[in-house]
Amino acid sequence: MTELMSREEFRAALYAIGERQYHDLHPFHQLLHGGKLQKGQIQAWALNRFYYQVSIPRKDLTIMSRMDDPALRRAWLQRVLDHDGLTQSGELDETRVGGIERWLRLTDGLGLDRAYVKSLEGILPATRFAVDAYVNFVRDHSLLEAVASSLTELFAPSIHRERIAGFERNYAFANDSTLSYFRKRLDEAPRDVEFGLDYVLTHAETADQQRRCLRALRFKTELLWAQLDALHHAYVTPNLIPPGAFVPEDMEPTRYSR
Ligand SMILES: O=C(O)c1cc(C(=O)O)c2c(n1)C(=O)C(=O)c1cc(C(=O)O)[nH]c1-2
Repeated sequence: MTELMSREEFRAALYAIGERQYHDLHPFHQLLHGGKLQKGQIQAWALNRFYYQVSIPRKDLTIMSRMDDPALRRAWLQRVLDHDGLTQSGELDETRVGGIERWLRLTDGLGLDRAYVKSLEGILPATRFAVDAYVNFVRDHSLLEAVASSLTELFAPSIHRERIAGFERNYAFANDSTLSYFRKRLDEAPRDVEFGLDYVLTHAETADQQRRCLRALRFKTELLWAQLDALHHAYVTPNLIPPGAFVPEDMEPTRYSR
């Protein structure tokens, strides 16, 4: 049996998971940020990642459906609004445009057809399974574990900064429109995660609860990692694109035979 950790020890244990296995370490991200990918490979990343984007509000609403406290629900609701936005377009107020629309501006800028992106037809099998696993996890585990699973956002601002700088330096498609998603998240994520971290540090009152929170955070890093493994396998090496998945214009479909 592990001992109950102090608040500070528990916080350090949560951070250690990100240090060891957050997806900023994944080779696919290093290629992406380092300017080493072709446009078609970046299209594949953005198209797959769109499924994560549209699923985050579903995940947060699933979490909210398990909250009894109106004050807690009110605080959590902001996350849904950040992604869904308060208006569909920027005509009224650009600051009210949500993350999903901002992500579509990125896929627009990469030359992808919006209807195709939104159809989710071209995503990799592993993307679908990994993202769905996140929504299912928060449904099937305790509220405390569900909140803990969101704490990868502790590490997200630094990867967003790295991405903004890497895109600006390396790719012609980088501009205010295609980068707006990441710039906005730099303001939103620290607020969310401060709340989530305080919640977890305060409500994990037993050694078992602390252990479950650490497991939840580890699970989340794994589902992020699995998405990049799948992208790397399909679009970098060995470049085996699963049947039915998006085929960039600059690549040949992989031929499978029985
Ligand atoms: O680009 C990234 O690497 C990255 C990672 C993560 C994350 O760690 O889950 C999120 C985001 N971005 C993000 O933009 C975002 O809105 C977000 C919400 C959540 C969550 O778990 O609720 N994670 C993330």
